[in-house]
Amino acid sequence: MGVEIKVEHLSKSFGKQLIWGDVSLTIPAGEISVMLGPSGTGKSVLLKTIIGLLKPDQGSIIIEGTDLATCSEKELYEIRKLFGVLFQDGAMFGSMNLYDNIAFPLREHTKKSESEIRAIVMEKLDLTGLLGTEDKLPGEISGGMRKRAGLARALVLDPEIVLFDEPDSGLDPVRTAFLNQLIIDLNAQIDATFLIVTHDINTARTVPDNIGLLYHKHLAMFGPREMLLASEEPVVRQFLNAQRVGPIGMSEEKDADELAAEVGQELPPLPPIPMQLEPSNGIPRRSQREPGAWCREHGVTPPPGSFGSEVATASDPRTPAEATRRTGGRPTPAVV
Ligand SMILES: Nc1ncnc2c1ncn2[C@@H]1O[C@H](COP(=O)(O)OP(=O)(O)OP(=O)(O)O)[C@@H](O)[C@H]1O
Repeated sequence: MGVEIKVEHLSKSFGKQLIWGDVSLTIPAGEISVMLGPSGTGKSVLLKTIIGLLKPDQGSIIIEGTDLATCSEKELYEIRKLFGVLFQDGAMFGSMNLYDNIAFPLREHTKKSESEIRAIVMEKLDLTGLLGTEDKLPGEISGGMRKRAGLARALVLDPEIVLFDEPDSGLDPVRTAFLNQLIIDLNAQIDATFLIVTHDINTARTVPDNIGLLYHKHLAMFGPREMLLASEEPVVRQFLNAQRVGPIGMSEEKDADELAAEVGQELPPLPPIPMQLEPSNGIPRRSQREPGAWCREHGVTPPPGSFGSEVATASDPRTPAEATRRTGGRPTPAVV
């Protein structure tokens, strides 16, 4: 089912350096959320705080009624069992083959027999498309396969929450596309809450149900994907569309002179909102919403061409069967 993560008024400093302050957001159960932000805005610090590896200075993180900011070590240990984490480099033990790497959490944290462990490891290898590679060492496989192996290991304890720290770092666009599809398929299958930190704008635009943006020591916005992709808020608009015009400069914030030079400069139009990736078996995820639903419900006109390329219209030459297949078996949405 996945569980909700409720973050309220969270602040974190290292010494005198405030990383972010007064961060509040609710990461919905079972949904996919992405956290974005310029380098150094504290995305990894937020992930580590959410899993209880770092203590916040103020605020609370409530998971299943427990506040990770104030709970005992014993409670924290129990809550951590809900998490699976995919670290940036896969964090594999270099001297162990993939099988032993993936079996590691089961051997450490459970009393399962080797035959039970084998069944689970093989199932996760299958889920992540790695069957047949179990004897390989991490150094013998590609970066993309190492990420998938890290993911298989993150899944062996059947987590309710999966955290992904830059899953696409170091991957080429094709491997990133495959990994993104795997993330969608896994979410459909295991229904856990996914939180992904990424720099990849294409991933942020097409994968999640929700997007958050950390900027200048605070959470600039968090909400449904369509809300942020249709937003005219300068920081959100600039970051999600990878534009140079806007408040974000080379070293985070632009100074007054740089901003003054942009006055009167016309902003490029917002690009169309793309379709969200769908499970490859065509069966919608539980948290998946119809394209354009948020915009319609909130009276927001999305940028021209949004959702258009995948949507059948009266003049669309595709057959109804093909249109239905492309929209995952749901009724074909209207163009908004
Ligand atoms: N344990 C620590 N002690 C002191 N400072 C830290 C610690 N961990 C992180 N920081 C500082 O916190 C800030 C945010 O770091 P963080 O790695 O979370 O940023 P990020 O947004 O994930 O960056 P990137 O996108 O480049 O990975 C940085 O200035 C970093 O130096």
